[in-house]
Amino acid sequence: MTTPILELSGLSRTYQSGSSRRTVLKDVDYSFEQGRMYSVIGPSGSGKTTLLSLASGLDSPTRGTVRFKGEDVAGIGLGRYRNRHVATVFQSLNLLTYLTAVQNITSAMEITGVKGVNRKKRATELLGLLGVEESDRHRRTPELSGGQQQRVAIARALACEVDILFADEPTGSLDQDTADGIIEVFRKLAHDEGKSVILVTHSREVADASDEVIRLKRGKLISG
Ligand SMILES: Nc1ncnc2c1ncn2[C@@H]1O[C@H](COP(=O)(O)OP(=O)(O)OP(=O)(O)O)[C@@H](O)[C@H]1O
Repeated sequence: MTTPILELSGLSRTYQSGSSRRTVLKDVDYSFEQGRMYSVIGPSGSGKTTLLSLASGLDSPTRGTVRFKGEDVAGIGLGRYRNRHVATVFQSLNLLTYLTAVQNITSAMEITGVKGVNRKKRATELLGLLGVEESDRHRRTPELSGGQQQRVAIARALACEVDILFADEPTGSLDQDTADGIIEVFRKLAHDEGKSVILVTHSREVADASDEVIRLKRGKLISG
């Protein structure tokens, strides 16, 4: 059997606020394979974003482990894991406001260590693929609409040539045509390029387009 690209074992996260403790993710076990697209679904507050934050190395579990290609990400180092192996599109898009759309992408490629490509050309191609107009590509990101910023964040994630792409509600602020196009890009990324694509979504369409659906309820995995 091949080693999963990502393996969650007994993953739990408890938040402490004053004297009260709340466990919002409870003992989650799951293995993600290469070349597949996954949707994490469940009611609001069920722990989807928490799961994504732990799996992408933005946060550390209270208990349990996240293994990337068999290695505990705590051992790899969360910063190194995030920079080298995964790309994330979260609701706070974390675009650099003093850079243009193209520069946001080229600087991320530089940090991730993407080599052997013309970064500016690649950034421009991806923005085109995601429907960001030529005239908008050289504007600083605060001057772009929410939907345009989301596309820039997705283009940046695609440019980084990592093994796993995580996205939290990636089609949330997009019109239907753009959303459909982005789902197709994600599916190709998984099926044609062998990446693992892991999405949190409330969208039925996104879930239906996925290879696997992971369902959470009150912090527990109830199917998957
Ligand atoms: N930093 C934090 N401190 C305390 N509680 C938190 C923190 N982050 C999340 N929570 C709580 O953890 C629970 C799960 O939150 P999470 O954001 O993972 O849910 P979700 O399923 O992604 O919800 P939604 O669909 O509304 O985005 C919620 O009750 C939330 O209030």
